[in-house]
Amino acid sequence: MNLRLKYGIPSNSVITIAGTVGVGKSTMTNALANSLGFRTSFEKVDTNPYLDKFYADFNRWSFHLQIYFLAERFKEQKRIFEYGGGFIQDRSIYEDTGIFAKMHNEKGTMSQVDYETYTSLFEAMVMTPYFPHPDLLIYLEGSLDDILSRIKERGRPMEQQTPIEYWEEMHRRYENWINSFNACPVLRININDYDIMEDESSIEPVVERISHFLRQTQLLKK
Ligand SMILES: Nc1ncnc2c1ncn2[C@@H]1O[C@H](COP(=O)(O)OP(=O)(O)O)[C@@H](O)[C@H]1O
Ligand SMILES: Nc1ncnc2c1ncn2[C@H]1C[C@H](O)[C@@H](COP(=O)(O)O)O1
Repeated sequence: MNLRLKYGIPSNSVITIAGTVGVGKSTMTNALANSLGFRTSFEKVDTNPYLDKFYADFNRWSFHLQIYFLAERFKEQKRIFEYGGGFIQDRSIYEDTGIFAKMHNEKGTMSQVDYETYTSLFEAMVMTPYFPHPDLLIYLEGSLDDILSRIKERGRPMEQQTPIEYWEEMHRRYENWINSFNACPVLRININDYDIMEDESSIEPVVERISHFLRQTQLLKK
């Protein structure tokens, strides 16, 4: 059944799924898109020409990788706009700067000059009145232990070889980042509150929460 009609979710909605690596964004993107009849916008990991190199040498490749992600996400944003919405997006553009670029700069694996070049480009492209922000950002949160088991279970070699401290640092930063994020409305969902791998129908309460939340934010806009 199309849950979009049942819960009155506007067909032009754009919902972005945020959260740390391995928390379950892609899985949630697929499940929501299927139940709402929406298109998906995914990060392409397998065809990313920098990702493996980046994990092998952060210093050398962090700037290249950020520029690549920014270009890819911006192109996706354009595609979503051209379709007139109706999308679930796997990871928001805001996490690139708010989490990744910032973390690499502060940890010394992205130089100050590269970071400033990147952030000025990001701000010129994204933080303008012309850039359409999503109607809703769903933030998936879970314990570090659960997330580390998911990264392990998924088994991407580059991530397995990365020290646990990297994922710990990212997990901590995500919590701080979401507490001050205000570019669009945020709905926080704990990964223990649904289990779409075992029980497909557990997506319905999530859709219900989205519907309720969107209605509230629309009312506030009026
Ligand atoms: N609700 C869930 N319950 C159990 N395992 C899950 C759930 N969602 C995702 N996973 C598993 O966790 C791993 C990471 O999920 P994924 O959706 O790829 O995360 P992300 O896109 O956030 O990196 C995958 O192996 C996936 O099968
Ligand atoms: N902006 C980014 N900088 C560095 N690494 C990034 C960025 N965006 C995504 N990544 C990495 C993290 C993961 O290894 C893959 C895919 O992310 P996932 O959270 O599993 O969808 O890309």
